[in-house]
Amino acid sequence: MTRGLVVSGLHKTYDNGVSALKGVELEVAPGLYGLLGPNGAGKSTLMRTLATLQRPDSGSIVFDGFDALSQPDKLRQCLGYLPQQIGSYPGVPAQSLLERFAWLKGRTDGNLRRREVAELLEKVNLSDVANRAVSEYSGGMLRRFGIALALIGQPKLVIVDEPTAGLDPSESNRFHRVLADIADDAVVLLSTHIIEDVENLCERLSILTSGRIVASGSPHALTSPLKGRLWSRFYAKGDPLPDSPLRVLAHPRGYRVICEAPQVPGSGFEPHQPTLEDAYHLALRESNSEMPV
Ligand SMILES: Nc1ncnc2c1ncn2[C@@H]1O[C@H](COP(=O)(O)OP(=O)(O)OP(=O)(O)O)[C@@H](O)[C@H]1O
Repeated sequence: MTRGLVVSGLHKTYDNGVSALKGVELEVAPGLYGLLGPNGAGKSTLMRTLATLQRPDSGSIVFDGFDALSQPDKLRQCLGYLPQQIGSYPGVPAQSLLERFAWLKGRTDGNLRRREVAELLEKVNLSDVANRAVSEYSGGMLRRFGIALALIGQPKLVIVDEPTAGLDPSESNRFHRVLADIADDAVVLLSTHIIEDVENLCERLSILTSGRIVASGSPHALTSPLKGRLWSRFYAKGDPLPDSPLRVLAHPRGYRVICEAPQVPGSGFEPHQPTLEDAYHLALRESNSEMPV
């Protein structure tokens, strides 16, 4: 069993002056860990840095007790990485490509390698099209192929960036089951915009915005402080909306508005049961109001 991942004081400023990571702190035990954040928060920068594809300006990354920044090859040996974009390899069938990558990961025994590849293809539902060129795969098939690629060699650290983008609901369920399976004895870091996926799958999560972690904990720990503080009300199209609502949800005949307040904020409001999405929006709002101007 791995001892987990500890990230401290991670900073990264790109050549164009954008500070994508501003002192990220993260402690991740084995299991499924969610990373949520808006567009441009720094999630992919963090994922690429953890996957040793780029170096931070400062900070440390310790995985399973060893320093991953000074021993990137050691980390790569136990890493499975599913990036946002998967490259395509003209003309090469999925099975051959997976076998080549398995060989690169040290699977030199041909029988073991073929068995592992067959199991992975089965896991991601690509056995029937294993001999088709990856470059001819649909977007969803390519995504599933990427998942198989990331799982070669039974990685102990699995980093997945927007894993279910482009998957239909049943494939996305299948993928969630695969992730939950491997999370039994690996650290699985799941970066996504889909809050519901994190709420259903992850025991713990962090919220990243503007290069900083602004909240961490279990979905329950993040939502329970909001109990009794959230209120919702329906507004018809054209009705004036209240000041600074937490969220405004579209509705066929108008809007459902969710407000945060210690007491009922006005007539027509009813108590609203907090969800992780509410906690996410509140964490972003509070971090915005604390940002130096
Ligand atoms: N190679 C790069 N060169 C310069 N700036 C970059 C580079 N990559 C990312 N950035 C900038 O760094 C910030 C963080 O980007 P990043 O892609 O890490 O965010 P993200 O949370 O993954 O966003 P999204 O959810 O939209 O994918 C953004 O302002 C982005 O424009």
